[in-house]
Amino acid sequence: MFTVIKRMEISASHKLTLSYPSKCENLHGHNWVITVYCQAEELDENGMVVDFTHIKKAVKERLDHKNLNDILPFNPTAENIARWICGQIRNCVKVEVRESEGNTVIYEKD
Ligand SMILES: Nc1nc2c(c(=O)[nH]1)N=C([C@H](O)[C@H](O)COP(=O)(O)OP(=O)(O)OP(=O)(O)O)CN2
Ligand SMILES: [Zn+2]
Repeated sequence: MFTVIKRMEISASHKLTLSYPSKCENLHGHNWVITVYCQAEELDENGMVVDFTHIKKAVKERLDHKNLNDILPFNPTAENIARWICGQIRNCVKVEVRESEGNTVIYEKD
């Protein structure tokens, strides 16, 4: 089994729509750290599980320096972002989304 791990740092803003009062309903920013894990038993014709550059294009180039509410069609919690990223990338099995030093979410595909 091969595992590819790609770590990216992204600056982006968001605001959350919640069912209770929260400061997170106001637009604010994070320096997100996103780590993508991809696995495969066999390599593709290029000798890869997935190209690091393709992961960067699918994640960093779409999200960096953006307001996530403008580009994602869901409430941009760390959980929803992690699950969405996993769905964008071939062979992705796990995504970690770190909003801040103390706040991290892990999504793992079933
Ligand atoms: N389960 C989740 N809880 C929260 C999320 C989330 O995505 N998933 N997001 C937020 C907000 O984005 C907020 O920015 C972070 O909240 P909070 O920890 O209260 O604020 P700080 O980052 O400033 O952390 P401090 O511990 O106060 O320094 C909220 N919850
Ligand atoms: Zn936030």
